[in-house]
Amino acid sequence: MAQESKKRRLPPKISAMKSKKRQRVENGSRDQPILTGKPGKPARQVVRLDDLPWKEVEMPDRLDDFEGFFGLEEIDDVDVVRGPENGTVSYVATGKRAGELQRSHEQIKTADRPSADPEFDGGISDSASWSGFEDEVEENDRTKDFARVLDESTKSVDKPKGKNAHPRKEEPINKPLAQMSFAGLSDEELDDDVDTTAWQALKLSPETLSSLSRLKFANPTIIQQSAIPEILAGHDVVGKASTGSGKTLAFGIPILERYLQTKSQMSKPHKPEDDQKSPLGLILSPTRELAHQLDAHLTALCSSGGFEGPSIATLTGGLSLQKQQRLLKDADIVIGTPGRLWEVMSTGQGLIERLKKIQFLVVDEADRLLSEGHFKEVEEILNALDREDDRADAGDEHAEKEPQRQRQTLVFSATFHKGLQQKLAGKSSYSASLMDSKESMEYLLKKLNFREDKPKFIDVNPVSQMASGLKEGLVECAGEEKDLYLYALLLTHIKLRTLVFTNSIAAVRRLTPYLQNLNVSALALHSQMPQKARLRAIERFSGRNQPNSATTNAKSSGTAASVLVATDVAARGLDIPNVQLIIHYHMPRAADTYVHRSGRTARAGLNGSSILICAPEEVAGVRRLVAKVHASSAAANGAGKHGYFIRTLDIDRRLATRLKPRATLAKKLADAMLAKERKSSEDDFMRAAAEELGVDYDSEEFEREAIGRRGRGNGRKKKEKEARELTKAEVGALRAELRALLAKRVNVGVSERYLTAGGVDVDELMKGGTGEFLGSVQDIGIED
Ligand SMILES: Nc1ncnc2c1ncn2[C@@H]1O[C@H](COP(=O)(O)OP(=O)(O)OP(=O)(O)O)[C@@H](O)[C@H]1O
Repeated sequence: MAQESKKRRLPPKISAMKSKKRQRVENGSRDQPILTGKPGKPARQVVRLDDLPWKEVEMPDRLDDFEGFFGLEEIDDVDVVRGPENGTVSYVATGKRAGELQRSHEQIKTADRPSADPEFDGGISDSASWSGFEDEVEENDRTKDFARVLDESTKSVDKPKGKNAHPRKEEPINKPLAQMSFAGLSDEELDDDVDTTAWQALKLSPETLSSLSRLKFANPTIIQQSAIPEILAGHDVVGKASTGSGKTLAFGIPILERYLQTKSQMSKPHKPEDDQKSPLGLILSPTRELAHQLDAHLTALCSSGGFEGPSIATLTGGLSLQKQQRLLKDADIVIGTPGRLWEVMSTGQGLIERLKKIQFLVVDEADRLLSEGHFKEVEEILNALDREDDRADAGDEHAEKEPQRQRQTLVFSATFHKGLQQKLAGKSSYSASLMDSKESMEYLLKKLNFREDKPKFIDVNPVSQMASGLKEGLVECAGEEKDLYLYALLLTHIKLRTLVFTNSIAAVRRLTPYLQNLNVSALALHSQMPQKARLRAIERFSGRNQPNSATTNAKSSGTAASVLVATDVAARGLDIPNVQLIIHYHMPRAADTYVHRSGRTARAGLNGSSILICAPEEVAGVRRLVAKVHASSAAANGAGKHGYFIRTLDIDRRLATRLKPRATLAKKLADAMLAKERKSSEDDFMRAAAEELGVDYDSEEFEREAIGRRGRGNGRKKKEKEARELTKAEVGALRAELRALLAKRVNVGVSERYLTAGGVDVDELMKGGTGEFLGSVQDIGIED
């Protein structure tokens, strides 16, 4: 075998993964015997694999996913020798290699080891072979990794509100973030003011300082520290900072400052009848929820300092247009989603003219706002704001020329892709061809019409978009078992406030009743819900305005829902207090979606976890996506060309197997309910259509025909029909069966550490005492 190259698998960051066992093996074989070769044959020496100068083997750039496989290394002049009795192996250097090793060995010996080497007995005493051993390292590491993720995410559980914050030591600036956030506003904690000396350098007014003090924001965050002075100095600003880092106040405080300044300069107080007043600022938001949250955050800032703050009007779809128009009359700050804002602007009432005089245009979550869906309306709005007076355009000499535009443009997000970033920073020019294509983002950026040629570009964390308190991992399971693993994950994290992201409204509609059937207090959020229900869902999930009964089905829990199942409508900007876990039930479609979804936890200096549930065929793509998100920070941390590697977390498969019967029943019941609902709305629609046509509608006949027609989706239709046709008695029986299962203790058979980390009281569980045992939150979702 001599002269042949040996190859070994290189697990990621192998040095960091060494278990005690491996170190023992290595230490035990530190001083390896030297075999004198037979006369005329080269010397041979038993060696430790890690002592050898392995050479890395070139790998193709793209390799399909092999868990933990990052590369190959090879070595020459080493023999593998199998022991004669127990089959253990040892590695023996031969030829040139043995000579080299002998020389270095002798050097070491003379330097620090006076004792003689033991005689070689033909085998290594420890039976751990390389390959078997490596598996063990991998397993141990995975389990540890999962436990660590769980530990981190549960650290803040069960602590009194406001004190569950664990800012990391290395970031003192985040300490106050953790102590107080807008989350605390609903509390009665506003009575103790805090020292705001740390804000002094920003030269804010006493009113703003008093407000910050009452909000207990003792220190500005880094983005606030950097952006506020630039905005106060009148610059256009493009601000990038990770999720949950306080970007709202980075633009909110300067707007408040300008408002206070203008107010104090006004010789006469504003008269209510002066309804032609122009708003000071316009803030564009991509989602309705974020718009309402911006309103809440700014209102809190402007109303906590004991002064009369600006009035804020929020224009979003789904709520009364008339009411919003009324509020507009007196508004100092207008917040809006593009659709509703444009609807109001374009219906006259002089809003366009008033908005032309704004001093601040804020584009929050700019990349989203300027790219997806909203394109047309945002363009209309920007066009309208910059349009010269029509009569002036028509050459009317008497028409009043527009005063020179004074507004500052402020653009914020946690994610800007590189090209956009450079363009926003004024470092690269807008290409003419792209400018011609009206669909391009560049076109819209130009439309933002910055006041300055080069807006101030502030990137407070150029190497990472992710919050630093975030831990990430993935759980791999068969595609059809995602529901089961979702339940298992939620159950083992029962005390964590968890946001589950899906890619479709249909999945939200299906998963919510499924989880409720399993006694998990789950709420839904998607864009087809009525707006009031959307806002209510967020409030209830946030623990605000807790109703007497928690969810429609959760009759007796009386606690806030711990799980929100949502589409990406919840991915951007939402600042829900103490969300500790994000679960990606469906893979995010783009890297920035992953950043924003995951950014709903680990906000304001806290810790949190983000877990992707992946089918095996999704793993490779997900790894690439996550590695892309971490690319620059991985490079900065010297992770080398392999970059960031998201670890697979091992969830105990025995637990999943034991939960399967109840999960299957819960799914069946949820499917039956949805199928019946769908049927009744389809029936209503068909009946109305048949009535209009003056024909009879027989749903049974219609269905037989549909199933009779061959084609895709027939299996699904058949299943749906079966689900729909479950009788009331059958549903009742299934419910009873499920209830019986939920009342039973699950024979966990998993490690105590695992469950403890997941927040389940294992002692109670084992004793069968008074505490809750797995899955037995009374009555939720189960009806007789
Ligand atoms: N100076 C401060 N001190 C303490 N807490 C703060 C401070 N500024 C903001 N916060 C808190 O930090 C939390 C996150 O702020 P914000 O919602 O503005 O983050 P963001 O950067 O806009 O996040 P995203 O990118 O997800 O939209 C809020 O709950 C807010 O209460």
